[in-house]
Amino acid sequence: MTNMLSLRPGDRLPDFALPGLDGKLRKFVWSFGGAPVTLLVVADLTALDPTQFGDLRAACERASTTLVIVTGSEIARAAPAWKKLGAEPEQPLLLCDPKGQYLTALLAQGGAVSFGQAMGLRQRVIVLDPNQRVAATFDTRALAAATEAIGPLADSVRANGGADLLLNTAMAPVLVLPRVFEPDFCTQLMRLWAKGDHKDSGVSSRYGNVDMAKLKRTEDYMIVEPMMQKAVSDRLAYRIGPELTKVFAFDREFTFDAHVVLSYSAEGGHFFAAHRDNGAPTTADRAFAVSLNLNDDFEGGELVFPEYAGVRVSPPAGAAAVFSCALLHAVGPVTRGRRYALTTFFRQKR
Ligand SMILES: O=C(O)CCC(=O)C(=O)O
Ligand SMILES: [Fe+2]
Repeated sequence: MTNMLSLRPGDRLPDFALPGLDGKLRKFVWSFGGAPVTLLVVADLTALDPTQFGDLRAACERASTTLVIVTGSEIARAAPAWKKLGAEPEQPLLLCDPKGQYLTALLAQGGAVSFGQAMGLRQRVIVLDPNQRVAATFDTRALAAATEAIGPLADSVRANGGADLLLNTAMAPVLVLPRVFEPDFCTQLMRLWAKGDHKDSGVSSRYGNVDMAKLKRTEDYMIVEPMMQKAVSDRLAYRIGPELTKVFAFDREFTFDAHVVLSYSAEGGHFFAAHRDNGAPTTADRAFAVSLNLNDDFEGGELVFPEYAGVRVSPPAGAAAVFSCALLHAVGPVTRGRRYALTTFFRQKR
């Protein structure tokens, strides 16, 4: 973990290991057991207000989130302070980082390069979803603000939306990752599409220069604005990149294809028939496809995976569907309204 840690909502917090009060190392990832995690980072444990700490503990319990504390205090100094706060040795979990190995980065302010703790915050609360991704950070009145917000916040990122779904068919190996793009960013991209020159693309070098007329009819806008290209790439790299390592054991260096906003309308009869994304010599280095719905006020337009029992996937706005470029897939017809999707590919660097 570096000082340049990115803690924007959706970013994945890298794992770290620190000793607890018993001096034994614990990995942060061990705190994740299916529930959101509230991480309280505090430079000096003796400076923590016992009432506020008690309130935060109670709120975390009510919200069924796991509370973890990281402090810059040494174990010998932390132990009596911990007792005073009314906590038990292991409940909640306290991790000590007197050398500031991770603390400095966890308390650093908004992307600024920090030269030690003096420039960072003294206290911060970071709420993470069950997949170790940032849901929100609280920097001012950190404990009180987190105590107030934790209930609804935890519910908004809980990973139990599929609990009623019992799969009894083959399942396409597609990773659906929520909250990759913020609602405002989705809107910006749709505006860009509306402003830009989006043509019915028949032939496209993106698809290996084959005649696409029978295969695809969509209205595409290729993002050429450097700021927007970077804004898209950063989000994909920070939010999807770590998942590729975790889920698919893909830890190669990568680059991206052009980022393209595809649009399919019901009245335009737009479609994308079954294809693979890495079939041409020019596309053979594509590893993973990203299809990210920018809106959800349409019907139809699901991703279909014919090799895997025809499973249909329709992620909510802002969520990405990520899958191997070798999988056969199609986009079913949009039957009402207009669908906008950001599509791109992770390419393996040679
Ligand atoms: O519209 C989509 O979500 C998928 C598009 C697609 O398959 C592609 O761009 O290769
Ligand atoms: Fe595709």
